[in-house]
Amino acid sequence: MTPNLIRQAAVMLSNLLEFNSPADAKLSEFFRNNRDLGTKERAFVAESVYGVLRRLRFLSAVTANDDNDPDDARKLVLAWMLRIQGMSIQKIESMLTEQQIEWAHTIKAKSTENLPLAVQADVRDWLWEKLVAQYGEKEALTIARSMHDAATLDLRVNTIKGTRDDVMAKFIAENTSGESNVTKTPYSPIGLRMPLRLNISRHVMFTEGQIEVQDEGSQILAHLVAPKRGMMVADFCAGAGGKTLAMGALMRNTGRLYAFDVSEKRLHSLGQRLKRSGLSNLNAQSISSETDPKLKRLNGKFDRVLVDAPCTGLGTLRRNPDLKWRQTPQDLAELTVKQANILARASKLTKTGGRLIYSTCSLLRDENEQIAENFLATHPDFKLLNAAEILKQQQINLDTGDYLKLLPHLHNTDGFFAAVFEKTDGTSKPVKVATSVVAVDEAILQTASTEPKAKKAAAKPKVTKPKAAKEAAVEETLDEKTTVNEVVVKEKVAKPKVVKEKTVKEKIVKEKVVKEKVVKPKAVKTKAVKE
Ligand SMILES: C[S@@+](CC[C@H](N)C(=O)[O-])C[C@H]1O[C@@H](n2cnc3c(N)ncnc32)[C@H](O)[C@@H]1O
Repeated sequence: MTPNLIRQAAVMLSNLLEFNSPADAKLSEFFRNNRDLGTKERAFVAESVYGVLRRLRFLSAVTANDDNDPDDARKLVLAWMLRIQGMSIQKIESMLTEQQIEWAHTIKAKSTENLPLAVQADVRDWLWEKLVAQYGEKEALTIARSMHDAATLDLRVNTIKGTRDDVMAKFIAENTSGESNVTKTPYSPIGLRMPLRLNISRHVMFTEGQIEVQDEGSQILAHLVAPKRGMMVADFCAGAGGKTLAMGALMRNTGRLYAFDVSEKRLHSLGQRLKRSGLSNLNAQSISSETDPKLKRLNGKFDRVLVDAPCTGLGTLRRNPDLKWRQTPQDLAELTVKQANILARASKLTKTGGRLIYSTCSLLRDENEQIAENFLATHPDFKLLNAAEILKQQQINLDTGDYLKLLPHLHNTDGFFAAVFEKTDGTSKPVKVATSVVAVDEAILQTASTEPKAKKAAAKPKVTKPKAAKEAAVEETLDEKTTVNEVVVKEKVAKPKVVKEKTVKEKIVKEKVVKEKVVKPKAVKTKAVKE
């Protein structure tokens, strides 16, 4: 530990606290511009800034000292070391002035028991209120706290190229210290859980396509889709293809797998991963929006259609803690309109007897159950299937009811939601639900307009990015389920190609209505972070 290292972390953190693009992208750029940093130094910078982002509201409260300067990035890093990492003052004393040592003692001793629950949960007030309304105070706190830890590093074994047992045996054989360095994921039959610090992207099994980095939750989702040999399968929001490739492997490289997305950049990344995967049944197509005319000829052709919809990503806060400070009720309202529109359009691709799977990595009912219920209410030719039963048929014992609902504190995965619908011949009766599509939007807009005014603390960061760019940036973050460690590693391996992203003009039928109703919150001016 050196003063310079803490300074580097503080510089990086003050940049991240602007919240104008995804943290992982900024961190990658920082490492590209600071190539002299060694592996351990990179790890410290990455861990400390992500650590602060996970506990930003709590640490802001702890460091709000006499001169009321909660945005001081260096103080936040030091407070993270002292309060979250439990480091002794003795260990850093040599780097501090007498006055700073006194400050460190105050930080160590500060009582935090009586902090408001939203601060202890480390989320914004609007999100806390939503979580409490949905899960109750106790579970909401447990869920939010489970997001304070780093995510696991999970691998998916590419069963086209090897078995889980073989890959596991190779990892164990490599382990020189003799202790077990790899375990099987409890639910996914093709997953392995690795030690966090492992450098996977340079591993020969990775470069040869035997393994992919993928959260166990995503692997379970691919099994929930249950694509079979010879089927016609569409991945409507394929992104960089995490689930596409998993489904391709489950199809044993037979049948036809279509990957659609509005982002050419993400489909390009899918192409890179495809080369390693050994799959040859994939057809990736960029679409202008969910209403792209080229989709028309594919109506009614698919056995399986997966809609892994763009969402707030609030289930991935262990990996993307910046999202909890960047997402707003307005974003949520706009996303739910988008999700409903994409799901409705994608459903047309499903053939009678085929299945439509809607999924998000969000924890919020607005993006999950509400979308599913509204879809059923407006699409009488679809019925809901029981997710637990489908998983059982795939030898996965995981019963979360009709819907698949994964939560970090229960399943040690990212938070995921999925609903499986079967297309019937259209004679089934519509399912009665309490709310209509309009009611959902109204409810969210209500939240948007009643969001409490911003306070000065860093937990109310300013958002300076224009909407379109911000949205693309959020989706970018969600696409890559990158761990902090991977960011560190990736930067040492290769300079990624910069691909210019096409501007996507999306026609969202109800967007105009939503915009008119949303009361825009006042812009939050965050105090410049002192270095
Ligand atoms: C949650 S991400 C998908 C992640 C991906 N399935 C995976 O497993 O890696 C959502 C994706 O939806 C895409 N998207 C956004 N709007 C879309 C639309 N109208 N039609 C199709 N895809 C869309 C985004 O570009 C983004 O890649």
